[in-house]
Amino acid sequence: MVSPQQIENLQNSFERAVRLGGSPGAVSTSPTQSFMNTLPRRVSMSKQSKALKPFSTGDIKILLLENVNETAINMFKDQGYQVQIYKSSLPEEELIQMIQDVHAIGIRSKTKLTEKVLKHAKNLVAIGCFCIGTNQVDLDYAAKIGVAVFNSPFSNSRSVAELIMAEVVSLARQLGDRSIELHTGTWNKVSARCWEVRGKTLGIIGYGHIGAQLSVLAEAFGMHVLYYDIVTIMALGTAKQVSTLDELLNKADFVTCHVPATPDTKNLLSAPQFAAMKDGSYVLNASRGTVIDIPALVQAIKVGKIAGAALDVYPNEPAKNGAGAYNDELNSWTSELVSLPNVILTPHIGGSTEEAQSAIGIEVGNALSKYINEGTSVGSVNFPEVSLRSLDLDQENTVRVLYIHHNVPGVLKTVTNILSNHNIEKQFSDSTGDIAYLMADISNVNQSDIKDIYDQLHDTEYKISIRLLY
Ligand SMILES: NC(=O)C1=CN([C@@H]2O[C@H](COP(=O)(O)OP(=O)(O)OC[C@H]3O[C@@H](n4cnc5c(N)ncnc54)[C@H](O)[C@@H]3O)[C@@H](O)[C@H]2O)C=CC1
Ligand SMILES: O=C(O)CCC(=O)C(=O)O
Repeated sequence: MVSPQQIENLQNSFERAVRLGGSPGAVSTSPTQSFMNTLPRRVSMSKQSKALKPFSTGDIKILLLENVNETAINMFKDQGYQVQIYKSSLPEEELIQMIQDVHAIGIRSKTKLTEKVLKHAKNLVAIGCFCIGTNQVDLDYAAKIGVAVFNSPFSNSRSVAELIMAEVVSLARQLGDRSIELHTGTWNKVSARCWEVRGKTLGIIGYGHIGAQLSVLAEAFGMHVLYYDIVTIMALGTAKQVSTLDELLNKADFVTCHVPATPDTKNLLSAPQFAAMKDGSYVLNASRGTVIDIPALVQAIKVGKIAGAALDVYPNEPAKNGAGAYNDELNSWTSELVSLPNVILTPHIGGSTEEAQSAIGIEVGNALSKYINEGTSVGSVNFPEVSLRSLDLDQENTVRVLYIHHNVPGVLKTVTNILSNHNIEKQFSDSTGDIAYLMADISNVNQSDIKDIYDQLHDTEYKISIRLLY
């Protein structure tokens, strides 16, 4: 049970911390409402945790594009951040303008955060990809400028797997074509080349979160499952891993792609792979548009080698919803593709369910908040993962130093020297490639010392960026 006195102490501490304005150059802050919501849990612990509160959360600006879910929007607003929301992605020039002064940006799969765009981000500390894929962000460049990138590694996996399962059945029954025909008044009751999926073989390329989930669903339909992956992965159910892509292509009735966009997966399925597939088999892709050579697929369907396809992703995708957006200007082969029979085309909706979007909003929203408020980079896809336990409530005059630097010898010695007038309560440092991240809690810091510490760290040779939380 929380006593009124405990709550009052905590609130006093919170307000005192907020009054400590003027953090030098730092863009750091801490949760307000969300933190207060966790009060009962926190104060019932034997040691009470102290939230880090530099100054007004109103200083933090977050730009959210591509209709990021309201679970994230509400989380950010509850913390007092300034949130700017757009339903679509932005053209590059507009993005460059908008990104200049924000501290965090939230995107989905369409917004390209290239080096050119990121160069204009002067205050950016974090990027949230409210999706699984992160190929739309120049991850290396982001790390180089000290910007941590977060995603949601599996919140929409089930939604993609369910869509693929629906499409497997739909392709086998030519459901798309029958539906279009009836919408235009044509009654076409046929069974020729329509099949049950029971007893057929599903070939999954990429047995990660989505591929493995799909495997379970397919077996529940009575399908046999084969999968090909570049790493050895434990099979679920009675699925079997094959050692070559060709083996999978030779044996599967349905081939579905669930790999990330990498140089190795570009045109993973092209003319030779379609030729290696069984006559009358089907192709599905809900991974990335680069993974399938679509003109080669069109040819394979035209000559009757492939009996149908379901595509959710394309090399170029429209920036926003609207009639006429999917056309030959976007991808030169569009008209040819849309005229083919038994081809199901969806507008990159694999992960677009209420459940997935809401869960992604919470997951990525939390990751961004924790990084902004506490410096915790756990879950980042381009950054060393660093975290320290929370400060205790009774730790007055303690500052958390977040120091991102090039991974070269001697840096820690320099930093430790700078911090050595204070007690280093705890610290943690880790590196990934050239990027290293040091987090340290130092005590006995007077307000007047803070600017000095900041300036000294700022002048160090290998620093990339610094934030001080207090
Ligand atoms: N259509 C949509 O709305 C969605 C699309 N996606 C896409 O699906 C992709 C896969 O998602 P997850 O299953 O969560 O990823 P994951 O990372 O859990 O699994 C990917 C698997 O692919 C394997 N792999 C990588 N390169 C390969 C190669 N050359 N050949 C064979 N296997 C290879 C990996 O070893 C891994 O097991 C994502 O990267 C994303 O691009 C994800 C969610 C929604
Ligand atoms: O929902 C989205 O915008 C993107 C889904 C996706 O492709 C992903 O999660 O990687």
